[in-house]
Amino acid sequence: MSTLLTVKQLVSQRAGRTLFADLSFTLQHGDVLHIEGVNGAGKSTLLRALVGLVQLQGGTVEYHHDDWRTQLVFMGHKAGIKAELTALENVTLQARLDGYADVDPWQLLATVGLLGLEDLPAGQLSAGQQRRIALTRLWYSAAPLWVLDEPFTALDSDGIALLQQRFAEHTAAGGAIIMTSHQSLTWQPDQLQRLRISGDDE
Ligand SMILES: Nc1ncnc2c1ncn2[C@@H]1O[C@H](COP(=O)(O)OP(=O)(O)OP(=O)(O)O)[C@@H](O)[C@H]1O
Repeated sequence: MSTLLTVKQLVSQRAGRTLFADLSFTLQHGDVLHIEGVNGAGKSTLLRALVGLVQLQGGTVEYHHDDWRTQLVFMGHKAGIKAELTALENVTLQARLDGYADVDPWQLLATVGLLGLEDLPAGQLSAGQQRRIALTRLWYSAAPLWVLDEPFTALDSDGIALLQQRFAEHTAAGGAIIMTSHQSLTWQPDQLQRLRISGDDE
């Protein structure tokens, strides 16, 4: 499998505290990189730096693709959906904004178990149901790299199993995942890397 991403000697300092230093890894197609660490360790900071949303104090992030922004899906720890739009409208809009106007939103809602709730404003759905709306991206995107901040947040055990099943399909097809999660995976990826951020004061 070929290399997607090479990260060398990243350094992050916030308010005089070193979150991480000399942080390096290489990501191949098919890899799952599970980033661990206590609250405030710097996991979200690292993910946001990898996708170009945060500038770090040192190091390099090299994507082995000229048009790398089109090659990834980034999902932050918030669901990021529009509360006033219905579930159906959210899924439709999200797919269009991502450049997948032809996907069937009904099929996506069925996949994530939201049929019957399609006409409710998303703001009236539970946190886990809102998360399921956001996660539909992972069923239509063709991007090989998924960068996911706490993707299991608010999901019940069925939702976690469904998502891990999707992860398995993605990596089996050569996709890669960088994710944070406070919970252990119940699925054992073939190519699992673990990275623990411990900071300078642990
Ligand atoms: N925009 C910012 N400006 C200054 N400090 C920040 C900013 N964002 C985060 N920090 C600080 O950086 C540290 C790391 O935050 P980060 O969100 O990366 O942690 P995390 O490991 O993802 O934590 P959690 O497990 O709670 O989600 C925290 O101490 C936080 O206060």
